[in-house]
Amino acid sequence: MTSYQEPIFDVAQLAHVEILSPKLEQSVEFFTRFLGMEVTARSEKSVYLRAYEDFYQNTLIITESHQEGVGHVAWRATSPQALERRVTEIEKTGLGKGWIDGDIGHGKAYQFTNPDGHLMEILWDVDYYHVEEEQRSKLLNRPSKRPDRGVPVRRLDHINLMTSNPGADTDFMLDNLGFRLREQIQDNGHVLGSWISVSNLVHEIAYMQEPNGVKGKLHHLCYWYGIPQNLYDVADLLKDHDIKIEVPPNKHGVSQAFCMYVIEPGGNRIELFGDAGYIITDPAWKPVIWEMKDVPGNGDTWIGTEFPQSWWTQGTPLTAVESTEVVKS
Ligand SMILES: O=C/C=C/C=C(\O)C(=O)O
Ligand SMILES: [Fe+2]
Repeated sequence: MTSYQEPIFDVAQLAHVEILSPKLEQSVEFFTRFLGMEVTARSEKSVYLRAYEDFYQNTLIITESHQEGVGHVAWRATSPQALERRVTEIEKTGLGKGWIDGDIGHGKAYQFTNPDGHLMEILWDVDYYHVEEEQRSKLLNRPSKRPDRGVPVRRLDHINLMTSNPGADTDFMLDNLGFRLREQIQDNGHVLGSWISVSNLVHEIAYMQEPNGVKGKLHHLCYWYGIPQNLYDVADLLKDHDIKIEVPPNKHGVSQAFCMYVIEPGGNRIELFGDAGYIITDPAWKPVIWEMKDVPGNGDTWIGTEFPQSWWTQGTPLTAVESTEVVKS
């Protein structure tokens, strides 16, 4: 069986995500006041944050920008050697941009783009969060006390990018970074959505079709609670404080996650997970393929309200939506 294509275990996890906001301080307040996240650093145009069970110095960077959207997505390799192996493969694609010295919270990183142009980086050296004594938790596997504000999210979960060509981006991540395809939505052979992971989760990243072929957009960023009730608590809180709830608490078909979607003050869609869905341990997992005609009412929402058209057509930065039949038959 020497011909068996072995998995590549060189990428460990989603390390952090940078989002862009034209309302920096209002976006920061959303994540700190309502989602209980902590600001761990500030630079001239960016604010660095973590959730209380994120072990790294930060998992979210919010950067002031004239328009909303995604800044960059950062992956942590499984070792310094794995980092070098992945950089070698990425450089062969011609999409490599080169090394940077690092940023607040991490050391040198190799920057690249996926085919649609989303900026990414891969790294090994990270700074762990340093907890001050008064914030140390008696729960030894928890890096800091549960915050006493809002309904605090526990950790970063995944990112979903909107792209002109989900199939090309999916193949890039599978071929060069060792992601495995877990679920996919197709429309007569055209890839409309992919959920891919390097772990037992269904996805650390997902790609979805941008209906008008606009490149480089964000669909959503997701933080995890792991407790379904928390979604009803945070939905109640956000509704009372006039944060737009696009999709109320709901069980996804794809991934089987218990989710909800809100729009943070900067305009970006944020997903909150009450449960991350099913876990994959089969090394030879066969991707679940959905035909788009079977998705509405089953793949998007298994239990809960129908997904609004905006969920299928709008990413950030917001651009005009002329046609939508591409996405939803
Ligand atoms: O049909 C679409 C299902 C989407 C699922 C997710 O975005 C998710 O699992 O986070
Ligand atoms: Fe998601």
